Amino acid sequence: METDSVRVESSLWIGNKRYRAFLSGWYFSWTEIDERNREKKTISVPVSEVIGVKEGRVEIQPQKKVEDTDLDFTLFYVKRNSKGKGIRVPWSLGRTQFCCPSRGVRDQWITQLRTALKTHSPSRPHRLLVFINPFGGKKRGKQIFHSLVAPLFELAGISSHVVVTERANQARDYILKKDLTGFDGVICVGGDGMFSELLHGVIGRTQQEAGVSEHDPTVMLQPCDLHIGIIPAGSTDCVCFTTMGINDPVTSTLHIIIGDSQPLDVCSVHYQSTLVRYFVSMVGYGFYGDVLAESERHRWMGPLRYDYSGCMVYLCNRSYPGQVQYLPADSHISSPRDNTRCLSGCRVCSESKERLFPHFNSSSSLYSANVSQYSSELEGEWVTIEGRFKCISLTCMSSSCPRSPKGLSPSAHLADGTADLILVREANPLGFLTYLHRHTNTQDQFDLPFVEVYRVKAVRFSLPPGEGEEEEEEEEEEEEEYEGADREIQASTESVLEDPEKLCCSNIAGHSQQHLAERKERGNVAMSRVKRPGFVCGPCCTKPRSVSVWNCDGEILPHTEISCRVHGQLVRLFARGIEDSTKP
Ligand SMILES: CCCCCCCCCCCCC/C=C/[C@@H](O)[C@H](COP(=O)(O)O)NC(=O)CCCCCCCCCCCCCCC
Ligand SMILES: Nc1ncnc2c1ncn2[C@@H]1O[C@H](COP(=O)(O)OP(=O)(O)O)[C@@H](O)[C@H]1O
Ligand SMILES: [Ca+2]
Repeated sequence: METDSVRVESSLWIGNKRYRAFLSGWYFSWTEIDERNREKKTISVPVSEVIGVKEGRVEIQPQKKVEDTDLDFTLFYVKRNSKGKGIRVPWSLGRTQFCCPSRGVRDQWITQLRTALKTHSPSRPHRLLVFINPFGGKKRGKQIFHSLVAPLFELAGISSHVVVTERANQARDYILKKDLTGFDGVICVGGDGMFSELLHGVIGRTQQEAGVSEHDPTVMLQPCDLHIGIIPAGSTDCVCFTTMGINDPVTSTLHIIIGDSQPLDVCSVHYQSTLVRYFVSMVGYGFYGDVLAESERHRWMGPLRYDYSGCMVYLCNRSYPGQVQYLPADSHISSPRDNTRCLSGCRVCSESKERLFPHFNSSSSLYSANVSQYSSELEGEWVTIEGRFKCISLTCMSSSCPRSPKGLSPSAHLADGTADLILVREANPLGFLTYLHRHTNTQDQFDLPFVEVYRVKAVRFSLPPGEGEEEEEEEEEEEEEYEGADREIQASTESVLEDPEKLCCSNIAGHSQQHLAERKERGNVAMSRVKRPGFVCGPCCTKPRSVSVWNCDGEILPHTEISCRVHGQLVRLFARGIEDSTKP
């Protein structure tokens, strides 16, 4: 065996074939040598994609040594499968057993490979905090973790602390309150709702520690160091699909193990001076809000509830009046109709870092938030648009999912500090169906006369005069003054809180039981809205309705007149964006 500081080389055997193996720089490769000493095919594995090196002949599952000779070692690495559905192929675990000429050579190979791993892959996680939602999607979260994920973590030497959730928001509260020393990342096994819990936990905790007020709509939030990983086990799994290009638990696990890092834009939603929520994929009013509200009543259908509710809401053919204001992003950098796709190593995203963090000090790796406490990203001229809309959506990323492989806005970027605002004006049912259908094929969904799209940094929404929320709140106060006057409303509210299924006469029809309970606790279920004239039953109803609800990454927001702002590259995922496997 020859070794110097950059190169290790020796003969090795795989089965009865002889190979020349090299470890040089960032790669480990082996080339078959035939009987006449001619070189044949070479296989090359980047050290950054090595999952582990074990002594002996080791099987993957169950992980055990099948034979322990003094001459063997087994290499585990990322293998790209030859076939995938889209441009992204799934990853699986590759395994090759090598036989060395002597025990000394074997030990040297193991040591050199492990040293190379430490030097060339310094950002790998060692200890992870894992949250499993046992009820997400098809309720297979626990099984997915224990059969597919845990064995790979063990192989890679990653230890994990697992929390199987017993209630909604448990994962978020855990991250906000518990001691997280020693954890290199947090992982969710679930859907977009579960990801959202981790997102709120991680952002909230980082701001608490930095002394930044999340309620201030103009403040520059502190970027989060703790990485988030997603093992898809939900219904839509849009965040996973958009950041990976595929929903596959093994692919996600391998990206976590090798410590991939993908920055991600996050949008904050404020109502006046209160933070309502954060989102990464979508906040949608009108169609998407109504679909979610309707779908909550059919949770028992599982992931199919969205298709069923989609059809029901489509048949209602509603549109809603409102005023949308937005702050345009710099149109010289990119546009939602420039036909580009944000892929792994995206130039637009990497060039955005300097603009987003002008005070980033790379030597101390600190973002000096106090240098610019208020974001300069909020400078510029606001644009106002009024009208009736079938739907209004804002998305920080393309928001693709298996249902719509190119997503809500196919050219949106994961980490450029902007979001795309899509306005679909009142249209005939066939026109709207064409718009929806174009999400599923290659036709341009923005090339329709009633659809507009803008790349933005911030958005505000308000209802037409007379429909405003402030007025609604005034009504509410008046009602309180006449306490007891309307016992009927009181009784109906209480019965609804007891049984949210009865809530079909309100614009909070979709609130989950948990959400309602929380709001009951805070005492802020808007009574005036529970039996407000103009709100009608379910989607089957034909009476007009003038106010919809906001669907915020799968949660119904308790407010209508919201303002949203993009925080560029606020969090980091264990991902690398969509790897284009059609290119070498
Ligand atoms: C005619 C075919 C129409 C296909 C339209 C596809 C539009 C897809 C846009 C997808 C945006 C996804 C944004 C992500 C949202 C998720 O965060 C969130 C939560 O997910 P979780 O339960 O996994 O936690 N999911 C959602 O809010 C679901 C929204 C889904 C909307 C799907 C609508 C399907 C519509 C079917 C309409 C059919 C009309 C047919 C008329 C005869
Ligand atoms: N143990 C639990 N019981 C009830 N709800 C939970 C539990 N754990 C998580 N949740 C909540 O369930 C919601 C949906 O979960 P998610 O994993 O996103 O699945 P899905 O994609 O099917 O909606 C999330 O908003 C999350 O807060
Ligand atoms: Ca973006």
